[in-house]
Amino acid sequence: MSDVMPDAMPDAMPKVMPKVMPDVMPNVMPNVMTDVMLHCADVGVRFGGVKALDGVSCVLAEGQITSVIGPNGAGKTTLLNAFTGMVPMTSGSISLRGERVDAQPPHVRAGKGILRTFQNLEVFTNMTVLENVMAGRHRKGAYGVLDAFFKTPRYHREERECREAAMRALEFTGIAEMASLPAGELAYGNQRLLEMARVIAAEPELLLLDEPAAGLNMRETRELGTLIRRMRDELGITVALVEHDMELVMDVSDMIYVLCFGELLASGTPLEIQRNPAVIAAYLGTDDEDYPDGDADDDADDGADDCPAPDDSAEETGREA
Ligand SMILES: Nc1ncnc2c1ncn2[C@@H]1O[C@H](COP(=O)(O)OP(=O)(O)OP(=O)(O)O)[C@@H](O)[C@H]1O
Repeated sequence: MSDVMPDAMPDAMPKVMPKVMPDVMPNVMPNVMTDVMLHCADVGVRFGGVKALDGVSCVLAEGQITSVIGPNGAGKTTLLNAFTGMVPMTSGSISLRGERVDAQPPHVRAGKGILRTFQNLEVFTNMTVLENVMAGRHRKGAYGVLDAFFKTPRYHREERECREAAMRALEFTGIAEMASLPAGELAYGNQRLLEMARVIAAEPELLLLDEPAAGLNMRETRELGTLIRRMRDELGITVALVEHDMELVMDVSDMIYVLCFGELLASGTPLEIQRNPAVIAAYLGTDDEDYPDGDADDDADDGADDCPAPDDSAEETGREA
């Protein structure tokens, strides 16, 4: 155990123990030694009078899938946006592999490997599938405008490498045979896979997935779960997943954080979260007979009003302050 471990450990011990303990640990701590990819400490975000996040701390362990769940408006997307720098924080810090990044703009963090997908599909429908994926890969290219204009050997070499990497990403996601089709002709589920291929081709270190199962049927959602696990296991990508589909979340997650009205309600393994009385009462609901086999999405929607304040100060959080 690291010599920087605090003397007094929290009562509830999480499952992923970072090698170097951040100064603010989640209320549940892991038991497998692993590196910290991203550490967010005491993060606050306000939109006018609304506290979207208030004092949220969490750890994304390297090479693991960490999910963030919670009712509508709980602050999940805002947390991802804080990771990428797309919203200004009113308090707290964010570190990537121990380096503070919260003062850095989104493109700098993207250059360090923090990439994301969005709730809404962002596919260029008038481009081919391959061109879409190559567009995602181009952030890694180093040739300049003059190289492109004069079609220099460097330009040709990098374009070939870009094309090869894009094809590998399409093969990984299982849609390589659609490479030459206009992206707009793909069925919705395949457009989701295209989006995944594009972000895979960009070689993320930390991939933030914002409701990737939205609009997918049950079979497609299961296949997506398999793909996300393969991204972790075969590509070594650290994943942060925001998702309402509880079957998917419980299936793929190593660690889960539960947000409620902008505050951290609980954290733990899927089993711990399923057994957590506060989570059951506030979010998952006790009357879903199918759970955890069924989709608890409806509960997620319905649970918002039931979400208890994690502490006395939470009354304003996620609502008008
Ligand atoms: N750009 C914005 N301007 C004003 N308020 C915002 C903005 N973005 C989010 N909010 C508010 O912040 C709170 C958290 O929103 P957020 O989208 O992060 O929740 P969420 O948990 O991702 O919800 P959902 O599951 O519905 O996507 C909500 O009260 C929301 O209305």
